[in-house]
Amino acid sequence: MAELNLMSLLGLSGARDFPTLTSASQSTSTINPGDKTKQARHFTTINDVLGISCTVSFSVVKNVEKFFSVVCESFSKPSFEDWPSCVIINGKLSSQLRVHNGDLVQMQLEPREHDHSSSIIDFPNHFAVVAVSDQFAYETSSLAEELELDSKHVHIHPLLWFNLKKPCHYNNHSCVANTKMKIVTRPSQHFQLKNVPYASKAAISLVLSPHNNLSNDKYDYLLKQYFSTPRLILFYFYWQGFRREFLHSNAVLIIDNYTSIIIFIINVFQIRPGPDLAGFEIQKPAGAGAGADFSYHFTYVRKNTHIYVDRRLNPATKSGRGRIRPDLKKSRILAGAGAELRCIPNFKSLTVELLVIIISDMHERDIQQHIPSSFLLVSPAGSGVPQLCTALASHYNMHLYNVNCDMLDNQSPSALELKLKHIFHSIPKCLPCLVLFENVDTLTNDKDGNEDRRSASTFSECMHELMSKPYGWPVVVMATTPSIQSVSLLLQKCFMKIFTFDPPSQTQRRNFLKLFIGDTLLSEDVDLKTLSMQTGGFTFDALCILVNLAKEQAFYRNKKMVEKANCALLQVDVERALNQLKKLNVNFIDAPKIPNVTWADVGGLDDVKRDVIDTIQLPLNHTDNNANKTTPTGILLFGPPGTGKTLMAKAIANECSLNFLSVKGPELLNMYVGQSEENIREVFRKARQSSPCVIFFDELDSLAPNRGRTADSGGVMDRVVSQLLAELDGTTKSTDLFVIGATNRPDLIDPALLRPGRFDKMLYLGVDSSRETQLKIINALTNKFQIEDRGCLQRIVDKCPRQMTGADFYALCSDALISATRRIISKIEAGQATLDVHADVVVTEDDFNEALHQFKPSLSLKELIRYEELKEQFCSFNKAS
Ligand SMILES: Nc1ncnc2c1ncn2[C@@H]1O[C@H](COP(=O)(O)OP(=O)(O)OP(=O)(O)O)[C@@H](O)[C@H]1O
Repeated sequence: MAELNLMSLLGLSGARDFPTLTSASQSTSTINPGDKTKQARHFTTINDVLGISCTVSFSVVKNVEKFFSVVCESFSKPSFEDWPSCVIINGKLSSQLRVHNGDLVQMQLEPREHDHSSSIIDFPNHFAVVAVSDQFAYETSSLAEELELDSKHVHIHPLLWFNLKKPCHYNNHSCVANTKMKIVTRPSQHFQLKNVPYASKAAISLVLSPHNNLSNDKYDYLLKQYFSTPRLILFYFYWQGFRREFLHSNAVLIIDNYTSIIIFIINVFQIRPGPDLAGFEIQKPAGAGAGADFSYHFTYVRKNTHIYVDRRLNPATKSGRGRIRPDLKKSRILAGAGAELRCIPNFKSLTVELLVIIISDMHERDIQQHIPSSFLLVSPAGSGVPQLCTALASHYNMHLYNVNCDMLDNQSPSALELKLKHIFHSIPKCLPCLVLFENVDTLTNDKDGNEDRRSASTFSECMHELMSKPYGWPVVVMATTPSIQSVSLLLQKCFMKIFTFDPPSQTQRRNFLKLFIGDTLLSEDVDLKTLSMQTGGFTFDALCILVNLAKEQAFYRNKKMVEKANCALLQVDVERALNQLKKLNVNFIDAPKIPNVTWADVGGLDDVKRDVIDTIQLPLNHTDNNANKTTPTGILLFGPPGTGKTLMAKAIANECSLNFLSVKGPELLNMYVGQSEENIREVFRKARQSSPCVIFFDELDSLAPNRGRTADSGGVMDRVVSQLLAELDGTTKSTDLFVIGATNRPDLIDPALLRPGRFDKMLYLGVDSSRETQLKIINALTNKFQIEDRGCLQRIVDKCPRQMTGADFYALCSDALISATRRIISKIEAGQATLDVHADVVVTEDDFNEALHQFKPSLSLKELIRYEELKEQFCSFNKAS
């Protein structure tokens, strides 16, 4: 034991008085100094004598410094420094509870009705010091408004809130809403702050952690700072923030400016009596659980307490249990783990379930037979892997050692090598440990992009060493990479198993949205199903940002509301947040969206529309009768160019509320070996990420020509077709992924693609020569135009050639619009009209006639006949299949 007398560091000045809070009604107590039993009884039997109990709403103080400086004004000096152990109540509640300043109360959060996790772990009990203040009685005061306070609530320090919560509630304040707290008072008048004795001697042990890596001097300095004022130390202190370790003891938390949280465990060996208390000695053996035999619940550690630094502790040993949750069976972990694991992203996905099983299995085994575990997680950025690891580490009471390989200094290979060695060297000091190497692929290449074998082999050696030693405590190493190709084989071999994270599906996105929205009220117009559909391609992080932005919008809208935690999210907030996010991140712009083309924009093609409704829309809308399982995977639209194949595919996506991912065949072809196949895989991956989604392959003939007939060297096209077939077969099982192909030449497409189960529905989009259909098309195209006389459209159509396609009509209409615009400009130039930017351009019959005069149809009659022949050939094929 390295004894270090901190007396010199802490200063040897005389004992400070107990901090006392004054109150007019505070009663004074007299205890016979010799009556040890009587005195002990006041502090021991916390549960045997029932005091007054009261359930209250509470709020967590946000601006801590300001708040307590204001509250301090109501108390006499010396000011009380233990605000983190304090509960601030108003005068009315204090008389109801019959408590005064400085009284001690027992506190516990009340489980909410819908909180299913509450049956698994009870909220911890905690003690707090009462401070009575009516400073915030005037809710309208600017101070109360600034501090977001009101007199209805009891106020607590964030640290106390932190200690009152369950492990799963660690991340934010959201659980405050609708949560109540029970305060139980003790009838004893001695259950007061002023009666708390102080310790004459305390041993301090630092809890080992990857983050506690300061020099001894720094620790001494922090302790000196911390104990420069008397500190109230609570026994039975449940410390839940520290990787879910329940330190059943008294612990001191010090938040350092530039490291994170440092925890010291204090073992008090002797408690010196207070002014009117008898001498009392308590031997507290090291180790957890011993606190249960303690007579006191509180003590002061202060300047003249003899403090020395004891050994460093492993938090797991402190729990007194070899394995963290020996009784937790695998099945329970997966079934009832909601308490903590509900925070895990993608929990429902197979990957995470596997991970959980593997890690829990590791804990089920005797630790001596511990199997080293190392996993490589292939996951796109923002998919929530750090949150997953945090939750797993929390669940299994392990330290989380997070290393972002991007941030490692790779100025020179030797510097990087040293850094890696240092990291691996420090892992055994903080067991049990879950080590997360984020972006491990950066170790594959140096800063100039050349292969860095030195770093990779150092990593591999260190991993080998780490995994081969029996430490007696579990070590789990996880590493992330956005793509497996970017990790060298040497690095890949370091890991036992490679997991690939699928992007969140629509249901998962919906679950994440629910998780992030938490207790915030949702107005009825917000439909999470639609929102999860609109957020195709969004990662875990993106969804979290989206919800936060929406909450921010709601906050600004309700700026004047007092209970901000309850301000409901409206559809308008969500929409604004969505737009804001899309502007912030261009990546989402690429993500498939629902197009805004409706059936009304498609003129004619009534047969095709009817077919589509029967084959896709009806089964999709009636999912309950399992009809969607019979929905065809793919539809092939074929016909002459410009007949509205793309338009029709977009309308299908819109009408069936599907995201639309458009791909032009040639775009996917690449000169590098294997890249074209990879591009196809990527398209399907992206579509699955945005499901429900429709992939539209335009010019399919160029992507999937007849195999064996193309003259490319190396059979690239054959491999592309095979890859496409494989992916199409994969989508057959998926009920929310559709494929639509478009081509002018179905005869050039590999027949394997037209087999049932692939593009099994072929729809011909041809040229309809009837005047009625042509009028429908021109009407659809001009429905946003300002036309002088809509009746003229019929006359125009009558003059049009019979073989005009939709695209021809589009060209005619835009020519007419250009002609109308030109006419107006010349009028302005001639001074006959004034420029009014807001005025619509009115198209006249003359404009159409002028456009028609110069018009030439894109299809010749000969070509049309050829397409009709193709129609005959393939529509009979359709029927046959
Ligand atoms: N039936 C229709 N109703 C309204 N507009 C149409 C129709 N058909 C085509 N159009 C117009 O023609 C334009 C081009 O059509 P689209 O791109 O859908 O044709 P396509 O058959 O996919 O052509 P390609 O085979 O050359 O790719 C559309 O943007 C639309 O404005």
